[in-house]
This record gives sequence, C-alpha cells and structure tokens, in this order.
Amino acid sequence: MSDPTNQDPQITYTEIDVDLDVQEILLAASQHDIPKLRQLVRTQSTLPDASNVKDPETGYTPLHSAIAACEPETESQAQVNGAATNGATKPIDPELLKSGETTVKLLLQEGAIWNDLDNNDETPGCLARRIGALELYELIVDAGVRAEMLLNRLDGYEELSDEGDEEKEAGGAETAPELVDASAQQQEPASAVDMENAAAPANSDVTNTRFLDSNLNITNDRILDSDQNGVMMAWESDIMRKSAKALLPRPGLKVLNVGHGMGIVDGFLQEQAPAAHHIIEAHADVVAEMKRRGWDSKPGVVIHEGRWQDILPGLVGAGETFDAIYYDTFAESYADFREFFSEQVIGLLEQEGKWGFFNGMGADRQISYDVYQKVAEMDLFEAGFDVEWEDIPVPKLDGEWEGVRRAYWVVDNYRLPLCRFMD
Ligand SMILES: C[S@@+](CC[C@H](N)C(=O)[O-])C[C@H]1O[C@@H](n2cnc3c(N)ncnc32)[C@H](O)[C@@H]1O
Repeated sequence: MSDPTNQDPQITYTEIDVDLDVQEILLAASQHDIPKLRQLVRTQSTLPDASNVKDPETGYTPLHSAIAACEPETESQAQVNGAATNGATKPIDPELLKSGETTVKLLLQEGAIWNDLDNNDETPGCLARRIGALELYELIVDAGVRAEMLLNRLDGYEELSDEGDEEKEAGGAETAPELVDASAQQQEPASAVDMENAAAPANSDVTNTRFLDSNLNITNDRILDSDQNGVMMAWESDIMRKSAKALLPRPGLKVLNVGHGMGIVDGFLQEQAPAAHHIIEAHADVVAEMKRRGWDSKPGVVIHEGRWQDILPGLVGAGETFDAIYYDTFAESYADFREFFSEQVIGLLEQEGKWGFFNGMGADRQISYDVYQKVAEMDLFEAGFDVEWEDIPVPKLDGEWEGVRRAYWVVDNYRLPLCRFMD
C-alpha cells in the first residue's frame, strides 16, 4: 500500500498552480474583464488551451462562465420591495449583456469551442438560450455555422486525396464525431451530422453499408435497425403529409421519393394522384415489405431497388425529370445529403419543380438544429436553390422512445423545407 504522506511536493504545487490558472481564467470570463482575459488566454497562461479550460465541479468553460454571469436574478417569491412577486425573471441588464457579447466574441476569436458540454449537459449556446440571452445565443450559433462549414469543406478536401483512401473506406480513418454529442470531446470539433439519427456514427459510407446489411424490425408504427435505432416512426406522419402536399399541389405531376421506410410519405404522395411515382429504396427488408403491401403493382409506381448513389446517374442519363423530389434516407451523413442536392437534384428536377427533405439534422439539441439549418441554407444557396421553411409544432414525444436506443427528436418545432431553383 502506498504511503499518502509520501507525496512528491513538486506534483502538488503544479496541480495547485494549474487549478489556480484555470480559476483565474474562469473568473476573468465571468467578470467580463476583457484586458485580463485577453492577457490570460494569449500570453500569461501556462495552460496549453487556455480558452477551453474547465471548472472541474461545473464543467464550465470560459464561454459558459461569461454567459452564466448574465443570468438574471429571479425575484424572490417571498418579497421584493416589500411586495410578494410571482417569481418572475428580471430582464438581463443591457450593460451586462453588452460586456457579455464582447467577452464571448473575444473567446471565440481565441479558439473557444462553441459546443463543449458542461456537467449539466449544456453547451454555452444551450445555457444562453435557457437564460434568455438570445444575442449571445446567436453569436454561438454563428460560431457553430463557421466551424461546421469549415469542417465540411475539409472533409471534402480530404476526399480528393488518394493517399489513405483505402484506410478511410475500411472505416479506420474517419473518426470525426457527430455534431451533437461529440461536443464533450471537441478538441477535434464536430462534423458530418447524420441526417436523421444522431445516434448513428458519422462515417457515412461504412455506416450506410452496415445499416443496409443489417436486419430490420418492421412493425406497424416503427422500423428499428438491429441496434434499436429508430429508422422511421409513425409520429412523423403529420410531417410527411405536409411535405407531400407542399411538393405535389395538384394531380398529374411526376414525383421521385428517395427512401420508402414505412411508406408514409409515399402513401400521402399517392393521395395527390401523381402521373408517375418513382421510389428508390436500398434496404432488402424494406423492398420485401413494400412488395408484400402491393406497391409494385400500383399504377404509375416504379420501384428502383438500390442506393440512390447507384440509381440516380442512370435516371439522369435516361433524361428522366420530376416535378417533385423528396429525400429521406437513413444512416447517411450531411456530406451524402449535400452530394445528393448539389450533384443529382440539379439534373433531375424540372425548372419549375420543388423538392424537399426530412429535416432531422441535429434535432436532438436546439442549437444543433439551428446551426444545421443555416449550414444547409448556405450550401443550398451555393448549389443554386432557394429554400422556404415552414414551422410545424411537434407534439410531446415522451412515450414514443420506449425500446428505441435514443430519442433522435428533441426540438419543439419541425422546420419543413421547400426548395426551388433560384430565379
Ligand atoms: C427514414 S426512412 C424513410 C421514411 C419515409 N419517408 C416514410 O415516410 O416512411 C429511410 C429509408 O431510406 C432507405 N435508405 C437508406 N439509405 C439509402 C440509400 N443510400 N439509398 C436509398 N434508400 C436508402 C432506408 O432503407 C429506409 O427505408
């Protein structure tokens, strides 16, 4: 057994120094003391990553501390100025908010991670939103957009390189964490969110292939993969109905749906009486189920068995075009989605056509949802599309997740996208 009194004094002093350094930075951040904070994070600190230190008890980073300092007091239930109150929250002092903004901007410039988690599972943006500091929330969202755009570009850059490709395809190289829960390990910040299920790893090729090789559990109200991830759930029906109606406003149009799942959106598309209805589906179990339900004998329906990556070039080559396109796949990354709209939709959509997608990116945390809405908007713009968003309230889903590995939907409103070619 070791003797606890026999410690190396050097180590003890170093630990104390490190702790004091951390507390000094966090204090300067919470006091919005810009000169001191700048000095500490730039020059004075011996810490390797001074902008991202953490309080061991709360998990607060300097960003958390700067934002938390703006939290308005709750007027005491008991008495304020002698009168009883209802416990309402006071507005944030404008001066405090202003100094908070300057501090947050400085920290972001100095490399503070926008989505690091504290011990309460909150990112700095979550904290800002909870206390009503919306100006600070927007600063963090913008930082998230910049980080994600950069990472997405770097991801594309890596793909151009020949070297190491085999390793990447074998699943060895791609370790970038997903947008939401990677936040705690954000020295290598997040990237490549999954389009729907944030529980699935972000390596699109390997993950999609593994998903397509796995057995599915298909019931009346859900499809689960072999890891109990929700592939599709009946609570999404209202979203599917509204998407189908927005895409096909009148009968006689030509539509393409990518990803049949439970056939919910395809059912609603059928109700709009399309002249032709193409469906691409890659999973053998889903294809078998759709045939069992007679989809292959519905008038005007054409089923393409396989991945859209393999099917669409043939359709483009054959000169097929559509008035409406819908995209809702599973276990694909944002990079796949971007490839879909920037490389494929362009060749398939009629000039006056409309297209949409299941907008589940980052939906297990409001700030991630907001960041990815902006990222998608910018990439859609770059690819030549305008997008309109319609907010649809999502009912409370508390009972829905029983038996599902992870709740992939947490935010209050679904933002339904409707995209068109720019004028
Ligand atoms: C979320 S479900 C679609 C749900 C559908 N919107 C509905 O209303 O029921 C996703 C579907 O996409 C399919 N899928 C996944 N990757 C695909 C790919 N690369 N190409 C085509 N289909 C794919 C899955 O097998 C699954 O059936």
